[in-house]
Amino acid sequence: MRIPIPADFRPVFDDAAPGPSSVDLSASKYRVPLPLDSEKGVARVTETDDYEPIITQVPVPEETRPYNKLVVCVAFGDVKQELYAHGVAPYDAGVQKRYRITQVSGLGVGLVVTEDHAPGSVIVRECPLLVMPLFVLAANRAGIPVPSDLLVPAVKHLDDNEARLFRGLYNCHPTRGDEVEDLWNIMKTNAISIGSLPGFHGQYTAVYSDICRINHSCSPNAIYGWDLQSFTGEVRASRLIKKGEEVFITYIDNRGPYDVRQRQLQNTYNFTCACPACSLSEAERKRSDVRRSLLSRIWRSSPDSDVEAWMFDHKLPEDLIIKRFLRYADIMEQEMLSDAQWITIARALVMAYSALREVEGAKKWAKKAKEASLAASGKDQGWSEIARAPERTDWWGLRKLPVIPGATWTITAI
Ligand SMILES: C[S@@+](CC[C@H](N)C(=O)[O-])C[C@H]1O[C@@H](n2cnc3c(N)ncnc32)[C@H](O)[C@@H]1O
Repeated sequence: MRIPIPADFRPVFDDAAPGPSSVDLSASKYRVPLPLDSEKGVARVTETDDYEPIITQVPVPEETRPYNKLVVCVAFGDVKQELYAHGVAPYDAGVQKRYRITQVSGLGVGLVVTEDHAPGSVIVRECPLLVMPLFVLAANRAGIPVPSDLLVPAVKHLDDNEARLFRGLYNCHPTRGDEVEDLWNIMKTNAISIGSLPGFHGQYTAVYSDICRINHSCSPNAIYGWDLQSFTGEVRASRLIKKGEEVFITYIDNRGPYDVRQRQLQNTYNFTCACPACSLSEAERKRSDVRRSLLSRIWRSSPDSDVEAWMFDHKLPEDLIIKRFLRYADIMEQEMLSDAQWITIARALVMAYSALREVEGAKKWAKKAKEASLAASGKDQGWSEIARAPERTDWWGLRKLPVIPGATWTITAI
């Protein structure tokens, strides 16, 4: 459901006269080189171009309290217009906080749930304080000069409470008494990806007051996600989190080996991770590295095509796919990984069991895919239907068909 923009909302477009709630930087066009490309994994923009950063605001309808605040963006290209045209508006959550932000031993401040959270349930849903293109942040990280007054007016644009929350966030870098540097360091310590925004092809990041208090684990119990339409970030439990337990998300690609994970966390966030996966004995850690590297293989390959090839190739063993993906499922359990990767594994198993007309196996793994989808996005992506009646999918019995040379087939949602 789209939440209407309040009648008194006036979007600040480029051609609008700057009012008290806008900062017009158009007089000083910044030539911001885009030196970072996707190969380095920091930004999706590859060309060098002129961009005009604009400090702007996203509309927030009155009725969406407690989100009745304006989000300040550093917007490029047509982001402002596109967001307005999309009608993005913070979710009318009526969210009851079932967590508290508190000191946790050894990790500074953290987020702890005050009630049990079942897998898939929302722990935090929150509008960002500030949104900024990733490449600007990445450029600053790489020591490439960024217009120094880019972040300062954006922070000045926050209301007093938001500015206090922003300035109070953790800073993992040394402070040298330089206010501008401190603001950038807070940004760098806390910014989380929100993918791309319409109107600009690069990636964006956001800083939140509560979500940014969540600490990292290489075996997290929650998943962070972003919803453009409601312009909110959300964190959902990916497994049961009991009252009093701390919530953890992952800051990095946690399929990497111990050394790589530690290096990334140290370089970007300045800490040594001592999560359960990083606290194993050396021998166990080596096994864990190998297990995680096996999992990485799935994402480098295309599991769907592997399963399809197996369905039609009767020379391959009957249990090939099931054995392989049950092994991956086993590794996920051993590594205490409860993230979205489960969807890929469960999906391959549903396909394989269905192709073999094994209804119980197909149902079991469709249920798992549903749980993983709910945990990742809050949507079941059709898996409930499949769990009820796997025989209605196009995968059903495919392995039992005679081979038709050159035949192609498609999977249709039911
Ligand atoms: C985004 S903040 C998270 C909230 C932070 N603990 C606070 O006090 O506000 C990131 C910082 O938290 C700390 N942190 C997060 N996860 C950690 C972990 N697993 N072990 C140690 N420190 C961690 C590090 O200092 C890191 O730079």
